[in-house]
Amino acid sequence: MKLLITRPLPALVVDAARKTFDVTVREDTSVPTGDELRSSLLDYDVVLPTLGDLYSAQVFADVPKPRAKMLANFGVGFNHIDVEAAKAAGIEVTNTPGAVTDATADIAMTLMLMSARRAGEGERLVRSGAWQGWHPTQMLGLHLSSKHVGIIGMGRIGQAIARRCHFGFGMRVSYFNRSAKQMDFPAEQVASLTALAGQVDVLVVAVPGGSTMHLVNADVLKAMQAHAHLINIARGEVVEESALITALQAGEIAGAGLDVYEFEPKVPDALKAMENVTLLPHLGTATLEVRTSMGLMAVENAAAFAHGKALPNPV
Ligand SMILES: NC(=O)C1=CN([C@@H]2O[C@H](COP(=O)(O)OP(=O)(O)OC[C@H]3O[C@@H](n4cnc5c(N)ncnc54)[C@H](O)[C@@H]3O)[C@@H](O)[C@H]2O)C=CC1
Ligand SMILES: O=C(O)C(=O)CO
Repeated sequence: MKLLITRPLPALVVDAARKTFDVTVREDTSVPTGDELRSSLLDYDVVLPTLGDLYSAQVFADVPKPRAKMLANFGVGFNHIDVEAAKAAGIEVTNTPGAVTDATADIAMTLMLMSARRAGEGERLVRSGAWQGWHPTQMLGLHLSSKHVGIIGMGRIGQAIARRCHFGFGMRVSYFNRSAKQMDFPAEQVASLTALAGQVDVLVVAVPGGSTMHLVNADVLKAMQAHAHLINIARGEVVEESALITALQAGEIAGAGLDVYEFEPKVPDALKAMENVTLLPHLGTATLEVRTSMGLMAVENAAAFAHGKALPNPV
């Protein structure tokens, strides 16, 4: 069977794929064009795509008789694939849950600390040469210990963030989620997102993209306290970026820490201009170990398909 990997991946992953497949690696780090996506469905039995590879309903409609029977996605988020359209075209979709959880929760904590403790601003001050030395009222931030965190989307990553907040920082944890979650530490479900936003010192976005578009809108941001910070490690589209800019400019919230953007990789100049905004380039899973685990998981899904076995991680 022929397998297309749409971006360069760690060598170990490509070697593992070669045990089962005749592998082609697209040696380009950019997002594939529509033509490339259509060709991938025509020329390969299995495709190993990743976030940004926009397999829309239109792409499937453009290829009425696809050779491809499976998309083994590299990543847990699959909002770039129209799964219903894929299934209607006879194409299975899998993802890589779990492999990404701890690393992404770690980046949420990085952003929480950077935003609350003004770390980006401080680093820029030192690099600029303008730092005049320590004094008792210099660059005072928000002390995270014992504060109240609100988590939107209490799934694998949301729970890993909650765990870090509770056990690491002694924080009170509340969450907004479709269903109640049983944790081994106190975590209170709040039925209304604006009510949650109004209570907490830090609000963290950890829901999948897709149907959650603009879940965090002007109303949610207005409900937040002026000293509170918004952290988004999920998908950019979950937060209405223009409303976030307005809220930050109006001082309705104290800061934001972002790993993802509504029109990635475009980051609005207005966000870049604000000292109280921490901007990371979608680093959630960016370690060699984690990217290797994700790749091996995607290959395992693809190989199960090739061998006619049950798919380990169907979407
Ligand atoms: N920044 C990064 O590099 C990364 C970002 N992600 C993003 O994080 C997302 C979450 O990943 P996991 O925790 O593994 O997913 P998950 O499926 O375990 O958790 C998602 C949670 O959100 C809840 N949820 C979904 N829609 C909701 C809604 N409308 N309202 C309230 N709750 C809702 C679900 O019930 C579930 O508990 C991924 O879909 C992906 O988009 C994942 C990995 C890395
Ligand atoms: O897994 C995902 O969904 C990502 O965003 C990248 O790791």
